[in-house]
Amino acid sequence: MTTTDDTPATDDTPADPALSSLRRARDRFFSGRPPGDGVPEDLAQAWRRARFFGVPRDLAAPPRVRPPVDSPLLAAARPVLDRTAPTLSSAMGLVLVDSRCRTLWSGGGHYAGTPAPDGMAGLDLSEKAVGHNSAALALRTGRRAEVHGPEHFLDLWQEVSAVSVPLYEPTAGRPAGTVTVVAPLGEGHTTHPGAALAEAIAHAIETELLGRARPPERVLLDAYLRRRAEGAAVVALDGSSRLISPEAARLLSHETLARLERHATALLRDAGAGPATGPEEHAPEEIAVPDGEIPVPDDEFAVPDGAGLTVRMTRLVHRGEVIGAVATVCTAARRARSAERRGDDRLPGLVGTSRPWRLTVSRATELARAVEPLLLIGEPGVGKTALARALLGLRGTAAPRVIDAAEQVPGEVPRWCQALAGPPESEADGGAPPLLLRHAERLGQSDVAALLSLLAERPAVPLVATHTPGAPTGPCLSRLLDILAARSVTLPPLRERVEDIPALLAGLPQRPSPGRPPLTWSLDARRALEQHTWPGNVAELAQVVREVAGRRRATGPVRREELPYGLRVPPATRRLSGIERAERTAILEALRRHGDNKARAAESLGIGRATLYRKLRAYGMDQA
Ligand SMILES: Nc1ncnc2c1ncn2[C@@H]1O[C@H](COP(=O)(O)OP(=O)(O)OP(=O)(O)O)[C@@H](O)[C@H]1O
Repeated sequence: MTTTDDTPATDDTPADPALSSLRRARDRFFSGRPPGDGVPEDLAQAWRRARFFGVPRDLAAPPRVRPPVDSPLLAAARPVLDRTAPTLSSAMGLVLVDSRCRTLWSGGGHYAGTPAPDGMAGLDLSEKAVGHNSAALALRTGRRAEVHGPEHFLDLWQEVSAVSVPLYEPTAGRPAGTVTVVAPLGEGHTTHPGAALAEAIAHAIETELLGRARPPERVLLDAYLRRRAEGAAVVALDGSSRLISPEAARLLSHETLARLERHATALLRDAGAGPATGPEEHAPEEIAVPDGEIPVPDDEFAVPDGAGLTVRMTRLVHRGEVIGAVATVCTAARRARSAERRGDDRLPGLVGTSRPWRLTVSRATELARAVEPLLLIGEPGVGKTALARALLGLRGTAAPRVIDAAEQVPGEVPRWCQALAGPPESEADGGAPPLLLRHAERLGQSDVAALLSLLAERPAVPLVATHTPGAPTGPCLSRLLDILAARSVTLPPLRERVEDIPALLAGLPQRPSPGRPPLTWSLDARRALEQHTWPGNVAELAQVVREVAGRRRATGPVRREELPYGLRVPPATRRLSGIERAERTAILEALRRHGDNKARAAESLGIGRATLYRKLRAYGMDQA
């Protein structure tokens, strides 16, 4: 009879009068009459529930549902079930269901009358779908349950007996599913012949689940130990406690540790802001975050505790939740060593894996090995300064002196040249930091002269200069650029490496409004960004990211319509003349400058609003 493990089992067999009378009671129930006094009330109620749910007694097979993907229960149970199933007699079957009574696995003999065992995954064994059965009963009561032949609601299972044992999640203590042993309806048993087996299997599965379940603290500790085993100076933080390796404690100041703590707290808080909601909540390009260590956008930053010292943060994700962060301290020497070992062409703080970008970085890294001048050439905002800083960081020398020739501060360049003048072994040499000279095209005559005479005297000076071609150059500057040209690298414009845009979107600082999660981008918006020609290159992209993040109130991935006007208009559909191209660009620029306000854009262009609308239509920009 239907039993749970605190109900004493009776001595019923199929031949038992009690079983025969149960069959008669069931027939009476299905003919619309009361089942009679001999039927336990909870069984009669279960039959009534099934009828209320509309379960057809002659169901040929349980209905199919979508089985869960990547079920942790199945992952833990499979080795146990695979080991046990071959030892069963051919008449016995094993079934595993999850907490919603969906079959995850079946094996051994099969559940009489149901599809073959390999077709059992994804069947609905809930009461609502198939009526009274042992798996549903064990899940409902939380105890071992048996259901025999005529107690089942379905005709399909009149000749089988099943015993189900609930499985509990070891940490949360919630029912995770059941394991069921099915056997032909036998004779003369007091408990199901598979009860001991079901208990043993359940115990083995729960042991396996326990072995796999790691509390978040354990996950944090494991990540910390793993990094230490790799020889890294590491700090693992979960927002309330931190694990600091002795090397990290030696390298980092209290202020930096406090900064890391704040960074980790912010990561946990941003993650706690919850998943995106709204119409694009399940946008197809959104991918669930897998468990493990996930790089944080903008994940590597310099710390002031030593020259070339940086910290790289990764988020620690466990069961889909961010539970902490791991900060790895990198000295310049260690970074250079490991980059060399891996043949790596990435530099800290710089994003990009496209071929043009990697070629640029690897050539620049190669040239930067020697302490000699280096010239980085490229359009505005391509990342010349960022690359220069990263290269100088690799050398692990003192922080560079940064001079921007565009700012025209008189005397600075000659002063630095003077500090370096003289033979390399001079006293002064030890004290002069390397020079990062931005915008060489804007150097004044006297600065160029000072540099030329320094280079004539000492060709190997620690100078990294950036140059944006375009402006006319006088003979002196041309000479300087010619000398530096032998050791120069040209950075590719962003439009020639659009495949780096997704990584840049994730890596560029966003500064979202307080409490807002970091931005994600819809496919449509990304396409629009990839179609743009980016005259301002990465700096322009960074500006767009900041603008969108700053004014955004919606949730979910950023949509194309949220991009600034100039970016959401599709490229021109017809060939434009030179004048038309210039006019179109001017209009887009004006709209951009005035936050898409057409009245103000028209005013700044010196045209009326109606004219602006007409031109927008003419250039096919009115639909954006
Ligand atoms: N590969 C990159 N990865 C991450 N950020 C980048 C990258 N390239 C550039 N950036 C960012 O883009 C912005 C502009 O870069 P940077 O100032 O280095 O450009 P630039 O070529 O020196 O510009 P300009 O010639 O106008 O001075 C900076 O905020 C920089 O951090």
